[in-house]
Amino acid sequence: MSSQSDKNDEGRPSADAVTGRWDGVDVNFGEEGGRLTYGSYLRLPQLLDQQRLESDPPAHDELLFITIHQVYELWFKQVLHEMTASRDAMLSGELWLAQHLLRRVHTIERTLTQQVDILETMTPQDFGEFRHRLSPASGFQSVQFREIEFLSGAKDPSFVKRFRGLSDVERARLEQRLEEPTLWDAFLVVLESAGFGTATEDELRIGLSAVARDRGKYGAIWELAEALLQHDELAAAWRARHVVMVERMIGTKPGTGGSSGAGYLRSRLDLRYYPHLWHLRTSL
Ligand code: HEM
Ligand SMILES: N[C@@H](CC(=O)c1ccccc1NC=O)C(=O)O
Repeated sequence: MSSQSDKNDEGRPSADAVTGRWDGVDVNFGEEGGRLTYGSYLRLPQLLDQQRLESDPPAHDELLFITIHQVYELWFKQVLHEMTASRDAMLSGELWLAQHLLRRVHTIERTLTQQVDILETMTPQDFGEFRHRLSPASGFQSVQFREIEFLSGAKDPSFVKRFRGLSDVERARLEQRLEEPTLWDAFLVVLESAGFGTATEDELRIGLSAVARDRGKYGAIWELAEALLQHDELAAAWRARHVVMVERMIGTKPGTGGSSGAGYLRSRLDLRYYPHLWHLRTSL
């Protein structure tokens, strides 16, 4: 329906180009519809021009490696969007919205873990064709991954210090995340609003047990606690899946980011965002 000559200066079809017949049906999306196209809305020319290989001659599997990581970062952006809104919903007492957004986060997190299957169709030999070109870059330098950890509740300023090659904007984003309330901080505000103390470990344990015992009364808070625990469990599942993939790909070789590799990643497996919610299980 549209040819090169239908396009205006910005490469979008002119209004006439979207007026026509499709499968026997007249289609005319009108003037406004004519200005926006699928490709221009989604910025596909820009998006699909961002996969630049380091290997030369090109290693066949490097496109897969780049694509997987870019998809991760797009989902990380969405996860941060949802987690920030969930945190803010907790702070303003909108408990239904807070758990609703966290459930979306869970679904994305499951997808992120499943994506490892795709990367594991790459053999260690084929990874070896371009791996040496990647050093010293590493997933360790993913700013959004670290933002998710900080926003979840695992703030560790030493990561900001150890980061190499951070831009000013990226450093500012991480520092902002270190300052702002986490999901856990917001959950404590929810408990306080329901009349529970959170200043000491004992007060917190009493509050969490009361919520767990009386789900009829505290159903919304219980559901929120479960949604946080689910987020924690799914993050742990990703770490576990990642380290096994790493062992499959590079065995016990050191990482391109300068760490011991799988050994370092195994040391992160016990990380939990919400230890209080896990400890509670023992007394239920
Ligand atoms: C062939 C596949 C992969 C291998 C061999 C691999 C290997 C490694 C290694 C060895 C580290 C430790 C840091 C270092 O010294 O480099 C690491 C960290 C990391 N990787 Fe990967 N990785 C792979 C795929 C991925 C993918 C698809 C992602 C998704 C974004 C990812 C995200 C991360 C993150 C976030 C860290 C930091 C973890 C932390 O500090 O707890 N990696 N990776
Ligand atoms: N750290 C990996 C290389 C790697 O996987 C990687 C390299 C550059 C950008 C992202 C990566 N993904 C996860 O660490 C390695 O040591 O093989």
